[in-house]
Amino acid sequence: MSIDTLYLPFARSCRGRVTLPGSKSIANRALLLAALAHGETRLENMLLSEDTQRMREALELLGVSIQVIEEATSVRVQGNAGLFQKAQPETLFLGNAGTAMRPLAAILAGSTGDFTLTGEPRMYERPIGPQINALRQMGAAVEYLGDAGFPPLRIQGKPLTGGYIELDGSLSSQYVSAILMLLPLLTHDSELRLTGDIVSAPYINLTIAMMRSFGVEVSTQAVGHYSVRGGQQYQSPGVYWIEGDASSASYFLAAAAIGGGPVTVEGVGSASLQGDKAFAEVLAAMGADVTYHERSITVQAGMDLVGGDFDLNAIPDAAMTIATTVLFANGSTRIRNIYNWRLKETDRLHAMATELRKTGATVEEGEDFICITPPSELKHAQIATYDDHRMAMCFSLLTFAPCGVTIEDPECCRKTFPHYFALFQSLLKNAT
Ligand SMILES: O=C(O)C1=C[C@@H](OP(=O)(O)O)[C@@H](O)[C@H](O)C1
Ligand SMILES: C=C(OP(=O)(O)O)C(=O)O
Repeated sequence: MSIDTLYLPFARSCRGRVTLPGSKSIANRALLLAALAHGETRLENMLLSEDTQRMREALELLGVSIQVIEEATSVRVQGNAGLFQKAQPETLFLGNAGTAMRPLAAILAGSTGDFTLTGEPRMYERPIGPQINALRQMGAAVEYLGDAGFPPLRIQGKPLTGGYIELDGSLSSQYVSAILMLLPLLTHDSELRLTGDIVSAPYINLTIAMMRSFGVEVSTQAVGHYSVRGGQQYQSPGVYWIEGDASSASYFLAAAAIGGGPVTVEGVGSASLQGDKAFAEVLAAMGADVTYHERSITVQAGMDLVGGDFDLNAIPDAAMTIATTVLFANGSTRIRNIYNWRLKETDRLHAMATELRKTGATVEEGEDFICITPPSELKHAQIATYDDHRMAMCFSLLTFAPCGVTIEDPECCRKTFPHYFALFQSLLKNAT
């Protein structure tokens, strides 16, 4: 079997401006909320990638009209004015898109119809049990078609009333976002209490902020305790602008910190709803020169980068970029509180440790942390990417190593950023 690879030769420096593609997290929430809303919504700066394609196709099968307009940068969604009703059984293929599987599992449990939710093999290894337990507390009929606690799922959707629900929020915030998006559409008021240590918390705030933009209120009573009034309706905001993707921004900002910059990413800034905008603060703590504008961020090299001890639970996706950035920093770095890296596109803690070692780095892989000490000279490495877009994108920073880097299966970045490598390379100045 031949493996497609991309060789990135040594790059001396990088500089420029990047207009970011739309945020995957916001795009998939916006598609779903627009589909549930009253009225037509025009979503601007739409991300066209594998994960949003999975959500779009699923919504279309559910009867929603989604029209791509203006050279594919905007879509027009005709709202369904509430939960879905399907007379025929439907099978929805959701690939490996957590932002499609988790929210749709909740919304369809309260819709009317017989739904089967399938995906790629890796999706069947990503737990969803805590969310299904929460739905079952409301009387939802969800059956595991494979291993208990994992997709594929058969959902016999029916009207649910809501009420008091407990949900274990220690593995994924996506379960919380999914349940929150369902609750206002139920007949009764609900109270949602999270148990366990809450992970990836900014994504929950993102969900609540977006629900508000679509006319629905969630009250946060205390950390992990929400009240939601039943009988609410999502309303189209008319036009909704999808911010640039803050996780995608991390590769360009890190490249600036390592390769000199300045690099400006446009589409995400201090006003962003996305937790991953805090990635640049970590770069600043490492010595980079960071300027936040309302809708853009600029980074250039400041002092020599230094490693540190970082709890990056709040920014699990951008945190992977720190793991490769620190190969260019002085001293060791510990990234803590990242157990759920193991539950994503691949076991990212193990994959990251394995591939970092190929560069000559000394790496300790803990159950929920990784400790990285760069070598005195980085070696050329051929990086396996495990069908994980972020493995491919964050190892592209090794282009600043003396012998460059080879990335296997670079096209796996189509999950969230199909044109990543062309854009990344356009900022680089090579040695020759
Ligand atoms: O809600 C979201 O849009 C996301 C939440 C995070 O997942 P977890 O909550 O599982 O950490 C993140 O890793 C994922 O890429 C997108
Ligand atoms: C974890 C990720 O994706 P998903 O939405 O499938 O969880 C990711 O994009 O890094």
